[in-house]
Amino acid sequence: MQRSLIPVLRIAYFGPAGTFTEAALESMERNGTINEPVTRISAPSPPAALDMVRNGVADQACVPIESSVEGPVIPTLDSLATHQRLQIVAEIELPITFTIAVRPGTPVEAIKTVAAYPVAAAQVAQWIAKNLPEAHIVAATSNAAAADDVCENEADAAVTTAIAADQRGLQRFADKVADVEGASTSFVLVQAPTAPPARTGSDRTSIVLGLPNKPGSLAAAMNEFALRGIDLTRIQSRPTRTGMGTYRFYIDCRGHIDDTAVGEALKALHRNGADVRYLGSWPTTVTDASSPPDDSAETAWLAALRQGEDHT
Ligand SMILES: O=C(O)C(=O)C[C@]1(C(=O)O)C=C[C@@H](O)C=C1
Repeated sequence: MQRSLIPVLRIAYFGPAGTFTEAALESMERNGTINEPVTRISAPSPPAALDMVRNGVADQACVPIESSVEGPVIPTLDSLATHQRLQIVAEIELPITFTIAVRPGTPVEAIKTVAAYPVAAAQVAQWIAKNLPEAHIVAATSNAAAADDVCENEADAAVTTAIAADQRGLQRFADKVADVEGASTSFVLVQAPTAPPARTGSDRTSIVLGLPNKPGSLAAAMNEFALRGIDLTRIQSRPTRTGMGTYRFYIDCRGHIDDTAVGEALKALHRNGADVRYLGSWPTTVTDASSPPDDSAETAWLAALRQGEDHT
């Protein structure tokens, strides 16, 4: 009997099982962003998940990119800016609240150490200071790894996810813990360079810029977006690590590489000698800012002039 071979997408994610990143991946599978059968591969860090794509171990990777409380996820951005180029093809934003989990039966006075991923610890520091003032934080390698640390007796409590606590049979000491109400984190799906998903009219484009070290080069680069009415959604600088005072710039904007304004801005940056690493254009669910201006009327006007037609 011949077995049918169903293609399976291998997607690496920042794990182990039960992280918010896995929940983000699951949401993308459920909402149709990903519409093929998926094999999930756990990776120990966001850069490790991205390297799995570079090494051909995975077809795509799902990694956190920005927290509304803690800002950019630096390991993700640094990996995307260096090594072999990868491209972002989708994004999802999840509300973030944490669960404090313990081994069943642990009384509050026995909680002396709390395992937490540093990004998570920063989001619950006030809660811990108020509710577990005697406890020391011990670093975990992810939110789910913090739960593993409690299972392995390496800490008395974990700052983790509700799913990771349940999966491991831990007791939920407190749920919905967050110092900042309404916190969220956005996660991206990344793969080898590809034609970006089609323009939807509500898109985001991301680049990494290396600029010549001369006065005004950053201002000139920013101006390429400003004069075309393009709304920037991220400007982040990071050292290139090649010498003191040398930086690269992460720029995200509203719009798609197929929007005339965005395409023209990228061309101008390239023409002016910037090192432009394109990180992709993808549909965004965030609707709090404007799309680049629609220039179809001007395009028709110019075409009319070129044809020798009358114009107004
Ligand atoms: O996915 C997870 O659970 C993570 O540990 C990652 C991560 C992040 O790096 O931002 C995701 C969401 C929370 O903001 C805290 C941690």
